[in-house]
Amino acid sequence: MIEAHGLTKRYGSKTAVDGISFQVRPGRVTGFLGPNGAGKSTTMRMIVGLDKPTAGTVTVQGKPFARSAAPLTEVGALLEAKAVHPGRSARQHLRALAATHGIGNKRVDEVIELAGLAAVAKKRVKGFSLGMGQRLGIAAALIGDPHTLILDEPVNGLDPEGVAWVRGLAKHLASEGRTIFLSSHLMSEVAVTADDLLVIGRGKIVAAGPVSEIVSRATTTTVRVRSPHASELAAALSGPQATVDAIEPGLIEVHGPSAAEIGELAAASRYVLHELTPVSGSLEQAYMALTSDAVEYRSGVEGAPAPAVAPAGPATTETPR
Ligand SMILES: Nc1ncnc2c1ncn2[C@@H]1O[C@H](COP(=O)(O)OP(=O)(O)OP(=O)(O)O)[C@@H](O)[C@H]1O
Repeated sequence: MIEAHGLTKRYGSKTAVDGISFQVRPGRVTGFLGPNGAGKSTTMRMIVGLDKPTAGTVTVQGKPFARSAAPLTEVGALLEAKAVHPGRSARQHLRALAATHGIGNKRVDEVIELAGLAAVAKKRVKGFSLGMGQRLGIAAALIGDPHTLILDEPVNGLDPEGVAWVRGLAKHLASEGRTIFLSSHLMSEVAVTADDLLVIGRGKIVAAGPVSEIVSRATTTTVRVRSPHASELAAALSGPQATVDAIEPGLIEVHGPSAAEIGELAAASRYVLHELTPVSGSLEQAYMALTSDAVEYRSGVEGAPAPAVAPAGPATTETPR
């Protein structure tokens, strides 16, 4: 369990993390999302004691992590700017790290295998691709078999096999009861990996809770209706509670009423339905809606379409228990 209370970090006049309180639960994968500069890395650095909070506290298993006697066996972290001696091989690097914690070479070989580094374990790290460097960083995070894993953009630079590996690894470690906290900008990947989300914007939490709850709260469900009576149905449905888009002859998309309500109305009017499909909002749509006010570095593509999403529901500042 990771717990933060009023966690704050200021760099001069810049408030990177602004009094946030949250819990990251064991046995689950928690995705940490937010626009560039939102404060994700700073928060992660404070969790592992690499940055000192200006105010507030953050604990891992009930105590500030910096005070831990055996850090690598308690928390494994993949953070940017990993200090790896470029002249060393991957195996030498991991052995040196393991030695600082009395961890044997057997575990080093295990994590090399686990991270898919066996073929390059003897190569100097300076020749590593971005993806191999990520795998080495993840291997280092795993070396102490920690109960808490903090991964800052772990799939950055990984090939599809590597992305799938991180996904499987995160889910497996969480199923063993460990706490897995990972940041990513890849919404599609977070959607299939994370159980819970913590969404941050301009240093403040804009949403926290199970992925499905956040997505359904921040997006609307559309219902696709295919019927020979589509235009009659559209006329019957249209009103203050519903908007209807005609997609093609015989196909409409209805926003507002549920699939059940549309089905009831069609039955009452004896309209035949060929399709009645609720289409849920995506995590990407929810993320865009939640963070639209919090994007500091926005690309200026003229005419880029705005995301078709509903306004965000009320933000929560605590993960609901
Ligand atoms: N050492 C530092 N000195 C001054 N400002 C800093 C420092 N570290 C971070 N910041 C600022 O704090 C804010 C939060 O940065 P942080 O790296 O935590 O964001 P992030 O959410 O991890 O972003 P990204 O998705 O781009 O990695 C940014 O405005 C950043 O410029």
